[in-house]
Amino acid sequence: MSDSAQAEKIAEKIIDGKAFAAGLRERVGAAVAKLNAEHGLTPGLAVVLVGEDPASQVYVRNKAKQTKEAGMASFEHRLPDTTSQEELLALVKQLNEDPSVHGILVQLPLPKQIDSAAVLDTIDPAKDVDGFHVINAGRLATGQDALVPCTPLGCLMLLKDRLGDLSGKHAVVLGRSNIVGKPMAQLLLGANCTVTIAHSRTKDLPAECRRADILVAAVGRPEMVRGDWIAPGATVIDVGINRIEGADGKNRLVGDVAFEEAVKVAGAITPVPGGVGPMTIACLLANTLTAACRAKGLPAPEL
Ligand SMILES: Nc1nc2c(c(=O)[nH]1)N[C@@H](CN(C=O)c1ccc(C(=O)N[C@@H](CCC(=O)O)C(=O)O)cc1)CN2
Repeated sequence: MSDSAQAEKIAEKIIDGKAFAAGLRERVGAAVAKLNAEHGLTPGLAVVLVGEDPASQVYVRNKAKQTKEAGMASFEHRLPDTTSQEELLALVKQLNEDPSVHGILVQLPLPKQIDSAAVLDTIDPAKDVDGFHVINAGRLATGQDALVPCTPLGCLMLLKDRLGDLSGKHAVVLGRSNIVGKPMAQLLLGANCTVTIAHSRTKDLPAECRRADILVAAVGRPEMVRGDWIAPGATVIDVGINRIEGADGKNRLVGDVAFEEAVKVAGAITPVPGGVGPMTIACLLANTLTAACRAKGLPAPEL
């Protein structure tokens, strides 16, 4: 096969999350404009950042920018890394009561003096656009209307866009975090997949992964999933965002999957960057729109 034919074959396999996210943000923006024109409602998102973690600062800045671009109101709250749990809880309670705020997001990770679970569970579940509140986790697990965590929701959208109906597919989710692994497994189950959750104590991880039609890697270990862990033709969703030092001494971003090996075997694969990452903020905007509609007793638009 010629080099250009080979390159074309690889390009066809890549799931372009950046492009899909841009389209989703446009659809959210159009729905926001309609909501405003027909009901005089402007969805509002409050984002709380505690401390100065450089990556978190970038994510929060991008969230505010994209929120405004979609025609929503953005409220940013930046607190020092010495903030106490009580101070943070007081702010969350104030935002819970604020009628112009339809969505509240506390950027993670939080400084070590703060109990993250207690903070997340203080957010009004109706404004919990991260979908991390125990009530939303329970609703998702029991198949009720929930606000769904943004990263897994974005993964599901990419999978449905590429594969269509997911019924009967064997999905392996690598990682069991409350933020990605567990909700991802629930969403895939809701889409009628047969789901395995694999983790650090799973026996023979490579063999478990090779059984997957759909493999979602969310372990936070750079390039852990090798090419020979993947069944030929499988769809691979890489949730990892890891900064490592390259051979040239410069930092580069890699996923949890060894992309160059995996792309040769997989039927379709998300790259890092430009795969799952951009979907996280696009889905946050979609969740904020949903929360605002529900607050007014309106149906959330299909996006
Ligand atoms: N409260 C929350 N905290 C965190 C979440 C979350 O969903 N809710 N997720 C991550 C960070 N995150 C959003 O907050 C996020 C991560 C990555 C991206 C993204 O677009 N990544 C790009 C690469 C960006 C880069 O160069 O660093 C990509 O993958 O293409 C967006 C949002 C942890 N905290």
